[in-house]
Amino acid sequence: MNLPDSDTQQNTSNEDKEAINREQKLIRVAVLGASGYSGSELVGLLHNNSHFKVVAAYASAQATPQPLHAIAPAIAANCDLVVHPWQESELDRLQDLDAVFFALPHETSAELAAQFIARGIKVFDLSGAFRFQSADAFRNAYGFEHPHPELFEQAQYALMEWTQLDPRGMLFAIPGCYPTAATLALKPACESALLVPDARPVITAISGVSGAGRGANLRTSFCEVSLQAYGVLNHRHTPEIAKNLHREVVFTPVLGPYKRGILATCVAELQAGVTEEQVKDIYQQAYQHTPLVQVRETPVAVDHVAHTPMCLLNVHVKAGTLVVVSVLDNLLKGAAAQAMQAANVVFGKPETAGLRGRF
Ligand SMILES: NC(=O)C1=CN([C@@H]2O[C@H](COP(=O)(O)OP(=O)(O)OC[C@H]3O[C@@H](n4cnc5c(N)ncnc54)[C@H](OP(=O)(O)O)[C@@H]3O)[C@@H](O)[C@H]2O)C=CC1
Ligand SMILES: CC(=O)N[C@@H](CCC(=O)OP(=O)(O)O)C(=O)O
Repeated sequence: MNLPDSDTQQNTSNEDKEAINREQKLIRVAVLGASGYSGSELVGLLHNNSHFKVVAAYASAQATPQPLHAIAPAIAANCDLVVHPWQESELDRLQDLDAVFFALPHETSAELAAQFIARGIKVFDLSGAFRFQSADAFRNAYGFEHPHPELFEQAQYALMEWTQLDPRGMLFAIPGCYPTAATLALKPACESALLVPDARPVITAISGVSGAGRGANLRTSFCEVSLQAYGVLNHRHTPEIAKNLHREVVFTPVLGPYKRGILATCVAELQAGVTEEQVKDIYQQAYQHTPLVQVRETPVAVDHVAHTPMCLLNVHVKAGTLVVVSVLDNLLKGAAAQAMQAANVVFGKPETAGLRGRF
């Protein structure tokens, strides 16, 4: 809507004034990477969140301008917002933003964050650029030198069920999709000392192909995908999961022949004498007040969470072994919905604003 200037404001009706007030209170955001899988989901969530207003959305510099409903009709059938090619000169146009979301390649997020922060704009980054606190750990996981390691100190890791975010912060690192599934599954056991001290949890996680992003390549083309482990013993999410759980893990990702969702099977050795009842009590307590994470008594499946912001857990104990099966949508709780959850909390809005109706 167009805001009337101050001269004409005296003549506006109470209704108009209320509308102007509402508009002025909206949190003004931009999304970079809006033509990608997680970015388009995020614009869809923001568009349906009455506290936020997406003032600009961008694809890469090579893109041609297109409305979001043409890029992602299933998500944004009613969204006329035009996605423009990103140029650095846009930064000058975006002065009055409250926040920016990056759904970008790690390298691009790593480069761009400092420029927004310097302008007083909060950054919510869905990439892996700010999930580690040391340049060595980052290089080992991502294979390149971070251009702005000085920002690590201020980056807050936004695994929402386990982190108290400081809303005064400027940089929020949204966890990876596999690390979210695995950490939510194992954190209650690790935090409560249920596991043997040297337990090394084994996580095998199957992901749909959207986890690899929208760019076409041979590995993810329809006829090439069957069911295949990859990155065995060296996937970049292994150190992120280990950091979250404060212990080494064995993590094996598997690419599956479906579009979206992760099913992670997480196995760990329990301390002698720990009972099934104790374990289940601890999981119920850990997630009794978490609207987007629920512990279920019945089997959980990817179809139960696809297109929702939920993570569902199913806990089993037998003969000293813990098995937790965890499912989530890699593009939602594994990316866009978790970013929405974090932004809601940082701006003092209800945690699930914009996410309701999708679970
Ligand atoms: N897919 C997933 O399940 C998850 C992804 N992530 C992370 O989120 C980020 C985005 O992932 P995803 O949505 O899958 O990626 P996509 O490949 O689907 O989309 C990438 C987006 O970034 C844009 N882009 C690429 N290069 C540049 C550049 N140099 N400058 C500006 N824009 C650029 C693309 O524009 P264009 O369309 O013009 O190329 C596109 O909009 C990645 O860091 C990924 O690791 C995190 C958790 C889960
Ligand atoms: C199926 C598939 O290829 N998945 C991606 C994970 C995507 C993701 O979550 O990326 P970040 O968390 O690092 O941002 C991969 O294994 O590289």
